[in-house]
Amino acid sequence: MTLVVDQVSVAAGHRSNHRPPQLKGLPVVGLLPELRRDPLRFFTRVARDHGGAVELHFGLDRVTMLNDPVMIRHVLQDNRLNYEKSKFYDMMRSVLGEGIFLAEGEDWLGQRKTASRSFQGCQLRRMTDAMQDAVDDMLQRWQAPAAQQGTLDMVPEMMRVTLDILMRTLFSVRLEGEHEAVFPAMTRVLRDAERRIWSPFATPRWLPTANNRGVKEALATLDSFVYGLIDQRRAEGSRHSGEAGEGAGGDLLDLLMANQDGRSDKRLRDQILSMILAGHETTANALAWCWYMLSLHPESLRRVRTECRSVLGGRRPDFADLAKLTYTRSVFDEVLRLYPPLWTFSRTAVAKDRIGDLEIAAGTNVMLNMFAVHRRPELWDNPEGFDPGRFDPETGDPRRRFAYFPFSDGPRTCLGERFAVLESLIAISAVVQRFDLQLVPGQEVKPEPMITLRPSGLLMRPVPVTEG
Ligand code: HEM
Repeated sequence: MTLVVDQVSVAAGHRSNHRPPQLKGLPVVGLLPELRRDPLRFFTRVARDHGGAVELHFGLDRVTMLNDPVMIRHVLQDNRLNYEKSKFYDMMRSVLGEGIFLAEGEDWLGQRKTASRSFQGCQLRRMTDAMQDAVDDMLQRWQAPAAQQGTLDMVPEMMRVTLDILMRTLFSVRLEGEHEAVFPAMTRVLRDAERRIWSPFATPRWLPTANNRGVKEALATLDSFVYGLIDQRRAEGSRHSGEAGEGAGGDLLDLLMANQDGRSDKRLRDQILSMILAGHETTANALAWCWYMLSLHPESLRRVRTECRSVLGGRRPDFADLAKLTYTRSVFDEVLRLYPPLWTFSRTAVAKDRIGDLEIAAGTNVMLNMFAVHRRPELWDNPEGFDPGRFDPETGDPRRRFAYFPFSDGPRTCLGERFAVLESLIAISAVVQRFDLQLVPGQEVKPEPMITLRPSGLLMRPVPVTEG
């Protein structure tokens, strides 16, 4: 793999200041019609044709898309205090409120410090068993469809297992049937937020339209789920050792409750819901894409299966085993390159700034679009091809930071990255040793760009595999 970071960034050495080139589109609506037709293709093309930085006009909004790793590093790391979450995140405020995802400044730092304690290596090590239990329950559920040559709808399947893992490890509860309400409710609010981000003419939330009523009901479902968790924990008392392992002490819910400092339950609800949303939908999409890609690339599937068998031989993995699954990990990394579950995000410049010779005015919305950057031909050989080898720790190119950032980067990088990788490796290694997931023919599987990037539909047939 060749990463041509330096050449792309040559412009940063010039002294003269300039604004990025502008793409204006049609009068009034700007590029909105093109964007709405196919957002992924649109942004990929813009990044390919216009390179490092380009200003895009969408109706009344202007967004500066940064596609150069040096510029991305500037925003996420070098001068990150100048870049706050943009106004587009406000569409998510009714769900995420004041939780970690939207918080800024001291409030964010405090929440980050508290929650980080649940994601330290020793905590993750303790969670391995609970993660494996949730995956085993899923494999058990798959026995019946496998015996009857039935099919699985992989997106809800993955949502269910990742939510189950999250609830067992961070909140010490087992889901009974609640995911069936939580999953459609999440989908509903995400779809609504996504529509509002790209549509300046969306109906106001207070109008009693069918959509607004549906979103309100979905929020009520999520609220009742989360307040139910809080009530249950209060009834049981804190210092829950939970399924995260004997002697694990408090789980994330205990930590959040202990740090409430007399603040409202609404704030606690925001923190919990932010973690649930950030933590299950993303990994579920990553895993769904993984099954899709492995079904299209049987040689990769064979190598993954061989590696998992040779490292684990059918037994439960322990924490140390997972580091040995290097090819499996490369497959996962490559899936995240092609289908980053959070495929784009944005920041707003607080004060004016300079990135090399590029002027950024105060108030500029900058967009970092992983989907497009991960496919720039200047940065990646064969950008559209599936090639896990580029992430091989021995032979792959290590100069990929900020050209590859599915978990973001810098101080505000994904808090759950190691958790996500751990649960994914556990799920992949367990599934490939037991089942072949075969794509049901005749489907057109397309990425559906909401806030997250889901496959539009993914039906697969679980076929048991025999040893050897
Ligand atoms: C493959 C799975 C995942 C991907 C691709 C992913 C990606 C990301 C990205 C790109 C961000 C930055 C968003 C922004 O700044 O606007 C983020 C933030 C975050 N993620 Fe993840 N994530 C994944 C899984 C998880 C999991 C499993 C958890 C928790 C269990 C989690 C918790 C968080 C939290 C709490 C934040 C906010 C961090 C902060 O603002 O300080 N994520 N994630």
